[in-house]
Amino acid sequence: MISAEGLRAAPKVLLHDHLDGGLRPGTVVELAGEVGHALPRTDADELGVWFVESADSGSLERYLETFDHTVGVMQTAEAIKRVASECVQDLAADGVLYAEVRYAPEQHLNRGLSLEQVVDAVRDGFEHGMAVAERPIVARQLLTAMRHKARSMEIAELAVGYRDGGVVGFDIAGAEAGFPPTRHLDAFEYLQRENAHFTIHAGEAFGLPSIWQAIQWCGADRLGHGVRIIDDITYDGEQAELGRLAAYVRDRRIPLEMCPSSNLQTGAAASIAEHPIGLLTKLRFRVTVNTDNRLMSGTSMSRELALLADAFGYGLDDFRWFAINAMKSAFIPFDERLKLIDEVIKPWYASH
Ligand SMILES: O=c1[nH]cnc2c1ncn2[C@H]1C[C@H](O)[C@@H](CO)O1
Ligand SMILES: [Zn+2]
Repeated sequence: MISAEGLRAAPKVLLHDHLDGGLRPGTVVELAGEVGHALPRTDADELGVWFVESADSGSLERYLETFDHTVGVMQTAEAIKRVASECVQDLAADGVLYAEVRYAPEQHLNRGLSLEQVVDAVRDGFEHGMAVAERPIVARQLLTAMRHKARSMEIAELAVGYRDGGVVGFDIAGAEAGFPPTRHLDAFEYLQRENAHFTIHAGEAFGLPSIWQAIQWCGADRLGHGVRIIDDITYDGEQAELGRLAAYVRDRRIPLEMCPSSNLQTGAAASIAEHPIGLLTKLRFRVTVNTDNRLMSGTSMSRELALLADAFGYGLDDFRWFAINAMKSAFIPFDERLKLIDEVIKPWYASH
């Protein structure tokens, strides 16, 4: 069994991490004090526990309510920059060499920032974080639009406008039931015409129709979660039979951004051992492992891998496969992906 230290040292690639879901509890306390935001707990350790316990609700809707206290303190350029820099430093310290971090710019306008100022603040924070991090890391932004709101086209345009300024893609997030991806079809069609990349949160709180829409109507490059693809697979312990949608996802190598701990909290899976990632990995779907919200799940990339190692007996060969899967699925240009695979990931795993 690989040690916690060994897991931290292993190069990891993270495609699905929310900026507003990964703050340090101490930073939430300090920023809340500065702006007079009322928190449920004022001690950093207690607040950290509060986030995990409150997010442990079994419902995506209630899980999402905890973000009021992170988004609430990320309303100035300085605060956003600090959070973004700390995010990159924390990921680097955990051995993440490449990260795509997402957030919804439209949620950070309460104190007068423009959408552009929000993206600039995150960019400044990422640049600072990359410069001071204890290990080399490349961090890029994904811009999220909230699926229950109506700003997706504007956010898609923002993502295209910043494609040479640190933004590598687009996403939609928020409550899934009642807000299908096709509600934002114009934004996705626009992105396709612009040769831009996007992922869609789908198949987390809602099942196959959401995944089918995300891929076949909207043209998603990747699936955020996608766990419910398991509903299109029958498995008797030996033989697996894939329905047409599951077969399509596997044949086309559509990356699944799986977030095991987050899924336990929202009720999308009952335990890590029963999480569909086990079967999907065995069936060689393009599985990637992600954190989703490090604060709400009290987790990190190394911890997610440790949980999988415990449940499924995974070791370095599997972690290498996850890292390469994720790096191949990243939204940066092919030559940059290849460089990180050939110069960082493969050499490290070959020598360990
Ligand atoms: O797992 C998730 N599913 C759907 N929406 C989510 C998830 N995690 C975070 N969000 C929402 C809450 C955040 O405020 C927003 C942008 O990061 O995305
Ligand atoms: Zn998410």
